[in-house]
Amino acid sequence: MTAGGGDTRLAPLAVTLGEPSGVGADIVLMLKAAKADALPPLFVLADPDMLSARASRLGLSGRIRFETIAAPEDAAGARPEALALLPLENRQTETPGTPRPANGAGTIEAIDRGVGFCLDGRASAIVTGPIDKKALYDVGFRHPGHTEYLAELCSRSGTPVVPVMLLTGPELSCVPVTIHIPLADVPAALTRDLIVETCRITAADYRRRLGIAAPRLAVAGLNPHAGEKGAIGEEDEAVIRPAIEALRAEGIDAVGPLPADTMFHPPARARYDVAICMYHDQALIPAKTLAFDETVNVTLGLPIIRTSPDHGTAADIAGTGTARPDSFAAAIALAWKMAASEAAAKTP
Ligand SMILES: NC(=O)C1=CN([C@@H]2O[C@H](COP(=O)(O)OP(=O)(O)OC[C@H]3O[C@@H](n4cnc5c(N)ncnc54)[C@H](O)[C@@H]3O)[C@@H](O)[C@H]2O)C=CC1
Ligand SMILES: NCC(=O)COP(=O)(O)O
Repeated sequence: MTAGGGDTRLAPLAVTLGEPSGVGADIVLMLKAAKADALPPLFVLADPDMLSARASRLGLSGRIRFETIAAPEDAAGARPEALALLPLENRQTETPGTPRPANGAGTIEAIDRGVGFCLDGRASAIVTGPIDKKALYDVGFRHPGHTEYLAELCSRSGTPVVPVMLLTGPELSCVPVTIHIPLADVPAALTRDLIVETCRITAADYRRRLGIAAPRLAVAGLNPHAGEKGAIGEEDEAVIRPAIEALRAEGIDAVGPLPADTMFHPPARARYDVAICMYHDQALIPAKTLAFDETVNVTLGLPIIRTSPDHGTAADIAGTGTARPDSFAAAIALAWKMAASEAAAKTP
């Protein structure tokens, strides 16, 4: 075991900073400064000059030592009080609050290399800092977000991967079935097959990586009052209920469709492990309202483990030292726990 309680048999975590004009660098540096050697083994994929400029801006230069490494394996030899840093080939400049198109290549390189290390078994998991989606779209990035891009990277070896977004916190875990699409497109995108596949992946990853052998899924309706028996919209009865019946027939503990307005209060939450929601904000509003600082974004369905803080780039406070690193800390801790749980399951 390491000083941080880490299991030295596991490969280190690969950490990306996300958008350089956001708080990704701040929260990594602040967490390292606060926790020193109490973190699991990890390394950061970053431009060294950009990261040290942000450390200097935050007044943390004297408290954090960087140790440049050439490969993930070298992270194990880094001093526990130092932050292991694997330099990017693409350079990035430090411009808090203002995205620069020239920084986009480095942001994408960090994700690509972090995923590659996970697929090769040289990193246990990837923990991603938030990206500015519009800034990346402007330089040609063609994926709605990390979730979809990670699936594309993991599918390149031939087996197609369907990604599922999970937001998990101390009081609520929920999955949006449709993710980064306009609200107007949601009804057409919701199909029985998509709901069934999302729930199957969720149940399987809960069993395999999150330590719940028989997860209880609560499936939300789409319309007010879950459609009021078809009087307020037809998707609940025509699409969602048949999906739940199919899931139950194969032994998955799914109930619903439940009216979304009454499924998030404490006694209702006690009846399930994960809420399956029909669109992004139906899931993320309750998750972030209940525990903005502790909720973690996990991508299920991948051959690798990926976690991320629940928040975005917070460019309005980047470089000010006021960003809270708690959700990022929770993302690190959960990635390590999932990696340990997966390794234990593989051990004969
Ligand atoms: N995993 C990812 O890559 C994610 C990326 N985003 C992206 O982030 C960008 C900004 O999104 P917004 O909707 O503005 O959400 P946001 O989470 O960046 O900011 C919303 C508000 O919360 C505050 N905030 C966020 N994180 C904080 C922290 N750690 N400590 C203290 N205050 C914090 C911000 O200052 C802001 O006032 C968008 O481009 C979005 O696509 C959003 C969510 C996740
Ligand atoms: N609102 C959640 C979010 O945008 C996370 O996106 P991703 O980049 O993790 O796919």
